[in-house]
Amino acid sequence: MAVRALRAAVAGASGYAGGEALRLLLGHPGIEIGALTGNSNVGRPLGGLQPHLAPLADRVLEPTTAEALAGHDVVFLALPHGQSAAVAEQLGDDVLVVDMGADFRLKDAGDWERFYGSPHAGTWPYGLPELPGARAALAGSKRIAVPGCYPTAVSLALFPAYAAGLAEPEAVVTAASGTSGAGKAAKPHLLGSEVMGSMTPYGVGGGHRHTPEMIQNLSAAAGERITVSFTPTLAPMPRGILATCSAKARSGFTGQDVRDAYEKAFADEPFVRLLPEGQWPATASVYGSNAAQVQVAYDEHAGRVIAISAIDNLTKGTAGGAVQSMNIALGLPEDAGLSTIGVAP
Ligand SMILES: NC(=O)C1=CN([C@@H]2O[C@H](COP(=O)(O)OP(=O)(O)OC[C@H]3O[C@@H](n4cnc5c(N)ncnc54)[C@H](OP(=O)(O)O)[C@@H]3O)[C@@H](O)[C@H]2O)C=CC1
Ligand SMILES: CC(=O)N[C@@H](CCC(=O)OP(=O)(O)O)C(=O)O
Repeated sequence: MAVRALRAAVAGASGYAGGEALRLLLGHPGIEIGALTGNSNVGRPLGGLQPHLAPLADRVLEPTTAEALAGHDVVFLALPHGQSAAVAEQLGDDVLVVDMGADFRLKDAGDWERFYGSPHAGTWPYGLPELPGARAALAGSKRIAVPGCYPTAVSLALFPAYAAGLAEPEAVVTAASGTSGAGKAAKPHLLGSEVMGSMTPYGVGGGHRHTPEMIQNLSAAAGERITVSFTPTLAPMPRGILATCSAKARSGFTGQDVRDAYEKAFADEPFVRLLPEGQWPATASVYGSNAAQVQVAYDEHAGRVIAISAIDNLTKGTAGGAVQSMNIALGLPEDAGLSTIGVAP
């Protein structure tokens, strides 16, 4: 008996995250693409906005309304922060809503209000399946909050150390991101002439809105409050995040204990590869794939655990994580429509 494909709509189809979701969904064996919605580009064909999505070139963007999004099994929201809640509340409880924005990621309303400056909409099951307990929360869920791209990279790098009790509760993170992380809307600091051939930090001093999300994830893994000093950096590349994370090692552990904890954490993970000792994560190796590369080292001199991860911010960091979590929620094979194969050189 033929199995009916599930119908998925994408709101924010003209943006980077929506475009990446569509790229992956076009290759998904169980999904058929339904409505595509936008805002300023309503009425325009997708071919002029996402020219790499050839099979959808003639599809025209509709307004982001409950009517356009009705009648789908799955709705992906790839909208600016603060826009998802109003749309989601008009969708039935029987529809799987996968929010790639930030609206439902944080548990603490105070954190949300401090970092996003608006009332907290609520908390949905969190779409980072590799975290302890996450798959159980996602299975059968009708609402998914897809993590931010930096929290994905940082949580994958550090949660094994915290879950195993190897590290002191103060982490230091620097992470470089490709420019697509900032979205498609033109921004003066993201013009080619500003970005090419240069790297610069931003959100320095604890101000980046992804900081509370990292703290939430690492504290849950550790069972105690973890502080994170996070410094993001803009890198002259379109995609990719390289996160370099460290924390003071707790006494009594050896380098082998650290290695063992990471091998155990990722032994059965389809999308996270702990690299062999001596190899280092590279953004180019995960370009366009849902893979995360992780490496860990024990700096004996400084007494610190150093954990490094590389992801593609648009794939594992957004749309790939969204599809992976959707698969779990729907009981589909977790890797349906997803690849761990990068593009090189
Ligand atoms: N880029 C990334 O690496 C990541 C992005 N995300 C999240 O995904 C979401 C989308 O980001 P991204 O794709 O980068 O952003 P873009 O700026 O590239 O795209 C924004 C999309 O939202 C639509 N839109 C804008 N305003 C409204 C509105 N008021 N109502 C309905 N639709 C609207 C735009 O439509 P139109 O073009 O027609 O105006 C466009 O399709 C954000 O919440 C972001 O945080 C999450 C993780 C990583
Ligand atoms: C390079 C760059 O600007 N990156 C974005 C993060 C994008 C992302 O993952 O975040 P949200 O889903 O939370 O928007 C930033 O630092 O704001």
